[in-house]
Amino acid sequence: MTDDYIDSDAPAIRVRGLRNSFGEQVVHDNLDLDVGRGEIIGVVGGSGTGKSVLMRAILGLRPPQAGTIEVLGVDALSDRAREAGLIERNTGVLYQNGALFSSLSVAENVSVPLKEHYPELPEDMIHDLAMLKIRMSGLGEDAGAKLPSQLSGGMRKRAALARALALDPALLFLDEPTAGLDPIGAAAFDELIKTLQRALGLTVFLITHDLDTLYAICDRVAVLADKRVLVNAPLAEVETFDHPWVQEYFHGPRGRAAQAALAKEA
Ligand SMILES: Nc1ncnc2c1ncn2[C@@H]1O[C@H](COP(=O)(O)OP(=O)(O)OP(=O)(O)O)[C@@H](O)[C@H]1O
Repeated sequence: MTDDYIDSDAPAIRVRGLRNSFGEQVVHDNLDLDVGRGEIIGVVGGSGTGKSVLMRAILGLRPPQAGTIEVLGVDALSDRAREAGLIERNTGVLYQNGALFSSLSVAENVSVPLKEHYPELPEDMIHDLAMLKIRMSGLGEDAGAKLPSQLSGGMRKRAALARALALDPALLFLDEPTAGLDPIGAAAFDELIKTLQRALGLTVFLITHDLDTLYAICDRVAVLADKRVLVNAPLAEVETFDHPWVQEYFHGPRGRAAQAALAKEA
């Protein structure tokens, strides 16, 4: 943790009365969300329910029309938080498409946030830190010199994860991290997230459509529907929640398959 004024006992995320709209279209209305320290929360919901918009609001990338957002005990919408880059410095984000700079090597990509936030660090130290994050993300030393286009889809995700971890964030945001990966690659990525979360004490906000991911690594699940967080609870409780989308999602064919796979592992 790099900032004195961040409260290490405060919840990781606390959202109250959030309203987000685009013109006439209201995406969130009176939305509340609590995320405790050190948990992996899976955020699910139908397409267009506003999972990514919620993530961007929490990150301070788009001011909401109403509501309050606290991240690590800090008012994320305050001028002080924004001016000091507080949220940016204490969070890491893995965007849906990886969002790596295509003309930079993997090591250079991971170095970008380090150079931006710690310009006084010597070049060789930045490189060493970048290589450490690359190894932590399960890539070999040789990946550092490669361009994103020279990596497989799964390796690109790991490179993007390395960049998300560059600043030793307390909070990690992952937007559909296993989308586009084959089932074995997806399971390995889930395992990596869980291992890093345990080792580093991270709080993880994980947007996903992947039921296997929910069952494998999430402590809690928040369901977005009807413009708000319908339920935010451990998986077993969410599964029984009486709402058509929840029932279809967890008890439709894909939900049953994920539950069966989990039962087989146990
Ligand atoms: N910049 C924008 N301008 C206008 N509308 C937007 C903008 N960003 C998002 N929206 C709208 O807000 C709604 C929620 O979008 P969002 O991307 O958060 O959905 P999502 O739950 O993440 O969906 P998916 O699961 O398909 O990724 C959508 O109807 C989308 O069209």
